[in-house]
Amino acid sequence: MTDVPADMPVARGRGNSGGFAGWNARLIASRRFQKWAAGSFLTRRIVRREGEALFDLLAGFCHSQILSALVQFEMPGKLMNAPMTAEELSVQCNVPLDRMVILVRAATALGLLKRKRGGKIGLTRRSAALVGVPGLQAMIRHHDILYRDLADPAAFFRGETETELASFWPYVFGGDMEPRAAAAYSDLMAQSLELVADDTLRSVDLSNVKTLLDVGGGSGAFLAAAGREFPHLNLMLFDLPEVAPSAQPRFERAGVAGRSTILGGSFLNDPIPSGADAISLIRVLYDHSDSTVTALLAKCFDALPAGGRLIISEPMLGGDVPERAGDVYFALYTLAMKTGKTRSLLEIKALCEAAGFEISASPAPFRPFITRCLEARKRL
Ligand SMILES: CC(C)=CCC/C(C)=C/CC/C(C)=C/C=C/C(C)=C/C=C/C=C(C)/C=C/C=C(C)/C=C/C=C(C)/C=C/CC(C)(C)O
Ligand SMILES: C[S@@+](CC[C@H](N)C(=O)[O-])C[C@H]1O[C@@H](n2cnc3c(N)ncnc32)[C@H](O)[C@@H]1O
Repeated sequence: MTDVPADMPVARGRGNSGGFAGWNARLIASRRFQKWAAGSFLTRRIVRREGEALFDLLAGFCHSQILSALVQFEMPGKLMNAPMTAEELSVQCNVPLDRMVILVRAATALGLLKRKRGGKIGLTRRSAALVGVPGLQAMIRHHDILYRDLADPAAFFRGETETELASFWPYVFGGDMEPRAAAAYSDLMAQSLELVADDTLRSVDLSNVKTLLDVGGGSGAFLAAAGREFPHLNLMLFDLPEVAPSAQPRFERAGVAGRSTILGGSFLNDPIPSGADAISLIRVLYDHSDSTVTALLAKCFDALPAGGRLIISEPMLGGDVPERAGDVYFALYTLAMKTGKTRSLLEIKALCEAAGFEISASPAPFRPFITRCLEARKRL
């Protein structure tokens, strides 16, 4: 299975509108043509737009660091109740005033802060939203690791970088983990799951499911959300023995403990428990190699009754049309993790079909940067 389909239409990727190679690429690269096009009434808007787009790409790492600085200084929280002057921010964040002014101006240019009347600085819609997205500030903070991993992109793509991200999520390997560490990782994972659960439950109707088994269900955040939305649903969670018990307090808080079962085990070595008519795999496949995923899907197939449903939800590649969230962020993230890879819908469909499933639905995602869903069925 290849990551880039042989028939991938190169010209359809974003920012690649014409498919340029040969004489037309050489023309656009020629300095004389560039000067002429910048001066011509007909073409100067295109020249400016392409230049701006290139500049945004080369400056993207500065944009991310401005966002990270706001999060590290906890500025969104500080500005939530009332705007502040640059002087007040300088004192509260312990940043010299002249440097705070530069940060505020940069964040304003990026649409993250806004100068109010009277010169005070306030949040924008975007930075106010940031505060309410569960786990997003923690995610942004942990990006310092990925940022270091990507510092030498040539070495990174050649596979020569000893990436730090490879040891950030130790449970991904199913390896040794002390319970406190497991709880901390599960917490970041559970917070970031909230929007994934929202979008999954928006795409997938569980009203006909009696018992849902969430394989790799972490600390139970998806099942708790599904159980709240579908009061008839019995819940089963299967995860590593170090991780699975962390679901109990969540199920109790959510009032679903009475209809839930928590099972510890490894899908590498143990069978998937039977008894459910639907199995969900939420952000599980992209942690693992094709061979592990093949074996896991075969075990899910065995565990389901005829007609049983398989629900897969995770960020995916754009497939024929590479897209920014899947093909840039999640593909690099999983590459740095080294255990698995982000896959396209077609690749996941093929793996499901190879395990014996038939694909029943692939709903259009609400927010592809959060997740994309695929439903399959074990034939009756
Ligand atoms: C009230 C007035 C004046 C106006 C109203 C106008 C109006 C309706 C405005 C709407 C404003 C609004 C409510 C905005 C909401 C915005 C939201 C909810 C934004 C959400 C953004 C979410 C983001 C950016 C999520 C990012 C997720 C990331 C980066 C997840 C990373 C996950 C990873 C790395 C997982 C790793 C798992 C592993 C290890 C690979 O297995
Ligand atoms: C990326 S997390 C996803 C957790 C949860 N589904 C979510 O989306 O937040 C992957 C989950 O798979 C679990 N996992 C990894 N290897 C496993 C294995 N061999 N057997 C069972 N669970 C495993 C991890 O412990 C973790 O909870």
